[in-house]
Amino acid sequence: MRPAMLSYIDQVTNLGKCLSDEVSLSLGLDVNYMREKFLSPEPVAIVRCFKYYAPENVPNGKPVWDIGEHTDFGYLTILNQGSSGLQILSPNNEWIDVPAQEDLLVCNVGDMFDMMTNGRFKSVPHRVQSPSTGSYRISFPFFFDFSWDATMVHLRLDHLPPLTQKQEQEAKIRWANTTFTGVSEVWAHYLAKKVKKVFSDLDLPDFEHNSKPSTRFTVAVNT
Ligand SMILES: O=C(O)CCC(=O)C(=O)O
Ligand SMILES: [Fe+2]
Repeated sequence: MRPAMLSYIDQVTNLGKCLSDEVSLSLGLDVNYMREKFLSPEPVAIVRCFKYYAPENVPNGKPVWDIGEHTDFGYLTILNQGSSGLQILSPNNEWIDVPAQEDLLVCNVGDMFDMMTNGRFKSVPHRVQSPSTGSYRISFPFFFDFSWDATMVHLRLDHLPPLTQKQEQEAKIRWANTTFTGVSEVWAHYLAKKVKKVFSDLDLPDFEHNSKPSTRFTVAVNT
């Protein structure tokens, strides 16, 4: 399992870097902009491996949610899902199923990148429905995030047409509901805050800024 996961992490990390080149171009920036400014010396990658089981008691056949409505917090989430269950909130405020296909990865934008692009890239609410009786669901969200030491800033996008008033209002509502307020600190600061919030019972080491390449697998975390 470990070699397969390490290979998967390397490949999806490369994919995230290639997507970042497209993101840079789509914002009218140099192709290397995201890589150089936010992903160097290397992006932070957090992979979760989920196996969702069918709930034992389903109240009146109502849908049960394994993960309730939320937005992701960072830059890009690259999701590999073994079967359907994921839903996203469409621009018309309707929940729609995201199809699961073997050759399809889903990419979500996180809150921080939404704020950094002043709402050009949207962090979209999503949720996961529990599998039906007798089945299970496997999924691997890959949180492809900024490098530990990258300083979060609002991108200079004056060359792009301004958002409409409606888009601006919607963006402000999105940002009011995120974990982070402000875009100014290094990424490690936000990440530490988020991890401590989600895993409050973890005994975490002190997070320090580290401009050296990976310390992958060298930090022990007591659970
Ligand atoms: O399991 C999934 O399909 C999505 C998981 C998710 O949204 C998350 O971990 O943030
Ligand atoms: Fe998510």
